[in-house]
This record gives sequence, C-alpha cells and structure tokens, in this order.
Amino acid sequence: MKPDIQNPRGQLRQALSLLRRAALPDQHHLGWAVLWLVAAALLEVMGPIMGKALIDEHLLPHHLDWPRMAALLAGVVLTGWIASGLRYLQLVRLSGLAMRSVMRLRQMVYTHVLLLPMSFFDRAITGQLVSRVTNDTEAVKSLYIQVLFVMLDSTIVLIGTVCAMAFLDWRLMLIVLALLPAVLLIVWLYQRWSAPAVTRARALRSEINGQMAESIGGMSVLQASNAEARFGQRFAKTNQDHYTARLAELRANAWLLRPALDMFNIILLGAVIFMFGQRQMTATEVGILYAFISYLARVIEPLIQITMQFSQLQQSVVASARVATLLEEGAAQEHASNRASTGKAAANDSSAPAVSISHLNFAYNPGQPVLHDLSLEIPQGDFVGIVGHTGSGKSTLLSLLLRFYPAPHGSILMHGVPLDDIDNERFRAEVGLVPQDPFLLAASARENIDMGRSLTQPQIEAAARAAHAHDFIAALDQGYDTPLGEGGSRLSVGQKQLIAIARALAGAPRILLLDEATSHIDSQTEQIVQVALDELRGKVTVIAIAHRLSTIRDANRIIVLNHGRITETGPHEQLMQIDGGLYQRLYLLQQLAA
Ligand SMILES: Nc1ncnc2c1ncn2[C@@H]1O[C@H](COP(=O)(O)OP(=O)(O)OP(=O)(O)O)[C@@H](O)[C@H]1O
Repeated sequence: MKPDIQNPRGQLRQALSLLRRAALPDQHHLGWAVLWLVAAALLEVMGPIMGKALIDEHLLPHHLDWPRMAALLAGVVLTGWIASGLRYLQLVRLSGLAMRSVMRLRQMVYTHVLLLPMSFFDRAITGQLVSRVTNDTEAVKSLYIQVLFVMLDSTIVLIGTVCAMAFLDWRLMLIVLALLPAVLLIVWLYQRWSAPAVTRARALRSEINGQMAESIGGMSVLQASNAEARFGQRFAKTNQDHYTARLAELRANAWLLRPALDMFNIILLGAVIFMFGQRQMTATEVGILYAFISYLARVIEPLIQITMQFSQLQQSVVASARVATLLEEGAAQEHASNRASTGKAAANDSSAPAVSISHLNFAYNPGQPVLHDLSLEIPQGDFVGIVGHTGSGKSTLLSLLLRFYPAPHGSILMHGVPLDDIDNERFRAEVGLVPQDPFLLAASARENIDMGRSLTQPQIEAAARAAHAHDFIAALDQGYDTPLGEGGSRLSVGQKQLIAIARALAGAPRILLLDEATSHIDSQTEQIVQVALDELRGKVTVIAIAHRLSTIRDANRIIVLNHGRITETGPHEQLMQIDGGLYQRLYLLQQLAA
C-alpha cells in the first residue's frame, strides 16, 4: 500500500527511509558523527562545572592555589574551544556525506524516471519532474544538516546539560525541566500553523518550474498565438501565491516561534534567580548560580535551534516524501519484471508472421475503448501502411506494438512469441521506431545516430546511407562530428527525419515502425524516404502510419482504421476499387488538395 503523502507522519516515514537508502554506503561516517557529537557535548557540559569549582573552591574562599586555578581556567576555555573544533569537523564530515547522498539520490531518481512506463508521462508535467531531480533532492541535503547535525547535536547538548544540572542541584533542575513542556506546546502550535503553508509553497515552486519549462518548450506556439500576456499573468498569479505561502510561513516564525521562545528564556532565568532569592545564599551557592545561568543558555539555545529548524525540516520532509513517492512509481512492466530471455523468445520462429494480432481490445481509461477486436497478421519483410482519421487509434496500435502500454496477454505476437515474453534487450534491438517528432539531441550527427549504443563508424555510415542521410551529413562542415544544435536546430525538418530513420536502422531492427514520419517533410524528402523504405522491402518488416497516403501507396498492404476497428485492408489498387470506401475517399481528397 502506498503511504499517504498528505499525512505528515507518512511523509516523515518516507523521508527517513529515503535518507537511510541514500546514506547506506556512508553508514560508518554516521557512527563517527554521533560519537563526535557526544564528545563535543560532554566537553561543553564540563566547562561550567570547572567554572563552579574555580569560584566556589578558590575565588570566594580566597584559596589561591595558582596551578590548580590556572588548570581550571584553562579547562573552561579549552573545553569550549575543543568542542567548537569537533563540531566544525563534524559539519565538514556531515556535509560530505550529505552531498554524496544527494548525488546518489539524484542518480536513483533519474535512472528510475528512465524506466517509468509511458502511461506515467501521460500525466507527468516535465517541469515538476525536473524539479524532483534537482530541487527536491537538494532539499534532502538540508535534511541531513538539520536532522543529523543541528537536531542531534542540540538534543545531545540538552541531555548533557540537564544531567549536569541534576548533578549540581536536582531541585533546580526539576524546576527548569517543569517548564520545558511549554516549549513543546510552542513547537506544536508553530507546526500546526505553518505546515499547510510549507506544503503549499513547495507545490507552488514546482508549479513555477512546470510553467517555465512548458512556456520555453512551446515558445514558438506561445508567441505566434499572441499569448505572452496571458502566460505572463498566469505566471504572476502562481508567483504571487508562492510569495503569499512563504509569507504565511515566515509570519508563523516571526509572530509565534521567536517571541514565544524569547519570553520563555526570560521566564526561566527569572525562575532560577527567584529560587536562589528564596534561599539563604551561602558562599558555595554562588558557583552553582554561575553554573546554572551558564547552563540555562545551553538549555534554551538547543531548544531554539531545534524549533528553528522545523520550518526547513518540514520543507525537506515534504520534498523527500515527493522524491520517495516518485521512486515508488512502478517501473514499466518490462523493466519491473526484468525478464530474462525465455526459451520461447529465443526460439523465434523464422516462418512465423512478424506481427500477429488477434482480438485485441484496448482502452486508456476503463469504459472508453479505443481499439475494438483487432485481428491482423503481417508477414516478415512486408511493408504495411496504416491509415485512418484522426483519433482512429493508429498511434495507440503502434504504442501497443512498442510495449508502451500493457496489451492483453497473448493478443500480440512478434515472430510467434507473445510480446510480454520477449526479453527487453532483444525487444528493443528488434523493433526500431521513427517517431513523428524526430527528437534530436544537442550532439553530433554521429551521436544522434548512435544513441549510446557504441556502434562503429561503418555501422553508423551504413545506416545513414540506407536512410539516404549520408550525403548531407558528409557535406556538413565537420561531417559526422558536426554538432547539430539543440533539437537539431541546424538541420531542416526533412534532414532531422532522415537522421531519425538512420538511428532506427542503425540498430538493425527486424521490424521498423514509422509514426507519421513524413507528415512534416517536403515532397522531395518524402520521395527519398519512399526510396529508403522500398529498399528495405523483404529485409525489414515496415509498419508505417501515414497521413500522407503517397508514402504508403506502394505498401504490400494498407490497413484502414475507423474508430478503432479495421474496416478495409489490402493493397492500394484493391482499396481504390471499393466505391465509397474510406481509403478511396481519403485518397481522392488528398489528390484534390494537391
Ligand atoms: N495517452 C492517452 N490517454 C488517454 N487517451 C488517449 C491517449 N492517447 C490517445 N488517446 C485517445 O485514444 C484515441 C485514439 O488516439 P490515437 O492517438 O491512437 O489516434 P490516431 O489515429 O493516432 O490519431 P492522429 O492521427 O491524430 O495521431 C483518441 O480518442 C485519443 O483521444
């Protein structure tokens, strides 16, 4: 069961478990960190005890034993110094640990995002995801510094100080202790007041990132639609809401937390002085008074520190919980099951159809079927075109063939093997995709074709030749090493598409899927693509969705989808014979438009 991320306890549990995971390799550092903190706290507690001895045993009775007095004085000063030194070293050690944990966490989140199913990205917002990987993991660092350093340190100092007070005068210690629940009440009130604002501020920050990423990604559409002012206003509102949430958080801090704690400090000091005033003060009690007043600061300060960290702590816990929730998102089925190659998959029947679909039904949302009872066989080496109106289910069918969404078991076979039974490596190697949007990296032509597969230059060049991209790549100023700019901005849309085809072919796929790969290119480039596809005939099974019917005119078979059902199927000439048929109408319409 997923933890309730709205519930603060659930969030804290998630945050701590995430912290443990990220810090696992550094566990020994944590052990040392606690040990050093205890040593520093002990040293700090010893200071006032030596100060008391100096006053009560030497200064007040005028017992001037100089060597012992010098030793006690040095003890008071040195214990303070050494404690500060240890605390500093501790901070350095913890900061290192925190940074390494953030590094690991970031890697964990990014790697996990890469494995998420496509259905996750249907609802994910890019900016928010980026914010998880960058800001939220960074916030986990504060969790380390705050939780492990300030809070742990303050708690240890607090316990040590209360013990030292009990050693000096247990009745006075009890009075100080009796007032401590008031601090807990203050902290509780503060948390109740500020928690909703903290959660809201973080959500809004993520929203700010999301809006920014969305606007930059779609800048051309945004400017062309004259939507700058509207987007500016939308952003201003989110920005203002974020400011208001942060202000509410600060108000809780400034109006409740700080004044209440300062008041508490004064009450405590008054109580101790009042108690001493009630007593017949003897000479030896002056030292105790000195020690108590020194200790009061050490009780108040850790409490202030602990409570002051709460706001940051809350933010970090919320951020960590969000990272943890993202990490709990189930990986895509194929990654999650991490299937090994099965005997069946390895058998790979060479006479079986490349794709065999039987009675396939599919819906993204229950009750809203997109594909209805689809049955289809595509022999190996065939070139098949898929056409149909917008929304008829063409891309959905392709997504199912690519395993982006789980299809009912056994309804799709590839080379005789159910899609689910093919191991990941093999599946990705056998199926190549040329998407509608070519998606080029801001890298060289070579890297864009290689896509991290460590292909050799001859393999890359052969793929580029097969896609008819070699000539224009070779003509670039640095040939295959020419940087193509962000999103391939140095190339025309047609050239980008040819690189995308080369990329798909470089993996030597047995099945090549094209999703409207020619819809945005000119007729000349389309002809190049047609020639390239023609050359693949018999070697690679090609399944191409095309709005532009000229691309698939020469296909062995054309499948016409209408509202998620196959209504016509056959080669171009045959489909053109069906009077009033959908294909015929679509084709004639395109002819007219041309
Ligand atoms: N990720 C999704 N979540 C929910 N519904 C979806 C999703 N993708 C597509 N649909 C719906 O499924 C139906 C088929 O969409 P699909 O994209 O497969 O059609 P298409 O034939 O490829 O259309 P086009 O030619 O416009 O690309 C549509 O009604 C669409 O709204």
